[in-house]
Amino acid sequence: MANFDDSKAYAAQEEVFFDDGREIELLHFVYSRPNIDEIRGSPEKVLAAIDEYGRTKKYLMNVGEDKGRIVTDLIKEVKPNIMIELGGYVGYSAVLFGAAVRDAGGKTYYSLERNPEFAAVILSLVDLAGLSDVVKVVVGSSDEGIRRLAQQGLDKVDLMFIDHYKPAYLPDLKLCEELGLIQQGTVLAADNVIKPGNPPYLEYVRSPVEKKKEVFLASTSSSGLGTEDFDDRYSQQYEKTHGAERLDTMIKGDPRLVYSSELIKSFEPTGVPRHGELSGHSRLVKCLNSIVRIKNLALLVLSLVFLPIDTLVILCIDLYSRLLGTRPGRNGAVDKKTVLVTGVSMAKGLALARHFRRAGHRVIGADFHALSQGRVSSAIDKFYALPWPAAEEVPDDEDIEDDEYALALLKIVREDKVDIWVSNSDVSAAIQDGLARDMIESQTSAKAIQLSARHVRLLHEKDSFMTLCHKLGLPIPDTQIVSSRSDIIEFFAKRGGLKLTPGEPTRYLIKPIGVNDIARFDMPLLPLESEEETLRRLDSIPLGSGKFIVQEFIQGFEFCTHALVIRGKVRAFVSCPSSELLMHYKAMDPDTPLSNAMLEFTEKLAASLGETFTGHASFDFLVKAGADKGEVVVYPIECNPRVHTAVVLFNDTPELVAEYLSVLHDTPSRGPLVVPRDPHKYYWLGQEVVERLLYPLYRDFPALPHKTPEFRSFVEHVQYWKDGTFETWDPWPWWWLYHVYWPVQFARYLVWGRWHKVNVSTGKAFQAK
Ligand SMILES: C[S@@+](CC[C@H](N)C(=O)[O-])C[C@H]1O[C@@H](n2cnc3c(N)ncnc32)[C@H](O)[C@@H]1O
Repeated sequence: MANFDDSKAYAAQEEVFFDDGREIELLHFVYSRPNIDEIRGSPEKVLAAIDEYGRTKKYLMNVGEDKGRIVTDLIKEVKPNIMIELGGYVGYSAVLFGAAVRDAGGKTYYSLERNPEFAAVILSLVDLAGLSDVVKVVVGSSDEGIRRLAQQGLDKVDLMFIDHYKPAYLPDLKLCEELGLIQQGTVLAADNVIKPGNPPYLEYVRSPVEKKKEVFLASTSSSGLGTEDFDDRYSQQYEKTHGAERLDTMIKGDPRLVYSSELIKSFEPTGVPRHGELSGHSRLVKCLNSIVRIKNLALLVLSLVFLPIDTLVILCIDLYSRLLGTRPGRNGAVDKKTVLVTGVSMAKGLALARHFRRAGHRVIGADFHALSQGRVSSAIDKFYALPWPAAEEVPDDEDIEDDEYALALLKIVREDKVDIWVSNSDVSAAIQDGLARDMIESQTSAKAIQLSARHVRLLHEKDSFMTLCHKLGLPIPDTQIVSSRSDIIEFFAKRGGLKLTPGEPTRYLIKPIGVNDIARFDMPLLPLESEEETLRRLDSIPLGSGKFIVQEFIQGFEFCTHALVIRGKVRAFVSCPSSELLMHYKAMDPDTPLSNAMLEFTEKLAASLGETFTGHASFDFLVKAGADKGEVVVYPIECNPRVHTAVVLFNDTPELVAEYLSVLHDTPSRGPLVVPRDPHKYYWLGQEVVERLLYPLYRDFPALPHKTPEFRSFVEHVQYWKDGTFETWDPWPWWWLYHVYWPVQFARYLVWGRWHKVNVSTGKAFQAK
């Protein structure tokens, strides 16, 4: 550490050293400099003017020149595209580091500052320095600011400078971890962490993964935070006037991340390193996210280990079914049709393709996953890889004629003389599928089992769906569309206020309208214990541009349904209890009042949409706890206007095919409603082996398999349930799923991105939050 240049020392720190008017005084000081025109547009001169105030007038708690150099060197080395600082104060670091980020070719420097007056000072000085294009000031507490940025699409922070309220260092770092903002290569520079600066933070970033995991599993709160742990004059003065900052102690972080730390000693701008607390930075380079890689590698190895035995078993089953002739013949149907089934990379698409094949029809499979398991299915006569639908830019109704995805479908329908298209929309292609239906039906004689784009939009958007239910007199949770903070406050004011009422409190979810998976994970439940807490949480919601709904949170059980609707009439229906990520399917008895209530709802809604309403519709319902004792009231909470994986429950129900084909006839089908005949319970073996057998074994090591809590259900599923992909007369898709499709996905994830959960049945991996 070089010696400190005394001529540059700031004035000494007083008893009260900020928020006493000096910040605004600084602005006047800077703007009244005789050389203000030369200062304009020059970050160096703005910094020199701030330094001059700090030396000749009053102390300022800036990072200062000495410590600032350490971070600017880091910026030159890391070349961050996105840098964030927590705690901006008057903008000294924002100007110094913002200019360095710009000079290193970076894009944005976010300065998060909770005090709106200080934030205004930052904005003014950043503007003076000519850095407004690069430096963005985010007003509000750091955790709210971080959430807002993530919700607005920020997905990675390259460099983070942490310099705000010491007790918040660790929860904010953990929040960034949970939101997936800390990725391989992210560098953290935290001010004043050297003992006794910030022991919890320092301990966390230095802890090995195993220790962090132990704490993660054991703790119900973030850490034993208490301001007594922090010998920090800023926090002490802040707390004297405002009380301790409220911190979200439930944040647990991501214990899989490994950091390598370097401590650097330096000087405060006063030049006086206080005894026992040398100023400094901790330079934390995140190492390889090795656990994530190990997870992918382990799954790849698992697939390889089972490859020989699985291949042998599947070969034998294939041979056996060929010898016994259990495979359905190709010419079984009297009136043979050509059926196009899309979405055959998902278990639901495969299940439908198999239905038509069993009934002797010609089945064409298509999917935008070129490695779809449908490729190798004996149920499918021909497979097409489709172009990926433009998820970002859903075409307008009139532009569909130029949409590559829709045109590819039309070409298949024409060339293969398709009679009926059974669409298995993926959520990302639902509207395109709707538009393609209109195009195909108007340009060919084929019929589509797919809702029109108008109906998809109507049911998919939560607000229009709720409005429709309300119009039809169907019970819905207390719901209102809002678009501003004052709308929400007004909503609560009419319902007992902004704080939780003791006794029987009703709480409300704030949900974004439309698909927004990121926001979906973070839907706040309001009101909270106090008005202040409610308002704080409210301020963290990015209400900016979009519309939201406030919806009564119904404490109860969730159920999901799947329905086939032909010309406004429900022709096939199943309901089942919902489970997380829906990996287990158990049909409900269709004769129960609960199942009937959900069917009645679906029938009423489908009928209201008329003759053009043909396709699949699935709804999520909530049933109030205890409702089984009296009249059953089901509350719809969401509609998914597409096939639900619960369609696998119809496996032993061949009459389903006739209902699909009835769309080709002018007269409606008059048979009874189709419900699953003798339905099995379904699970996916690969998911089960990993989640209920191997992972618990690893987690509870050295406990034996039968000692893990998940073991009993694993055995029960394997013994009595049925695999959702496996079929003896069509065994190769199962093999392909575990030995081609998923290994390729895991190999990709080894290089790009992270996931925290996979859904084997739909072929999807969910990104780490
Ligand atoms: C030490 S100063 C920052 C100095 C600044 N980084 C610089 O070097 O110029 C700490 C700042 O953090 C702000 N702050 C404190 N708690 C905060 C929080 N939870 N979120 C955002 N800012 C916070 C304070 O208002 C104060 O302006």
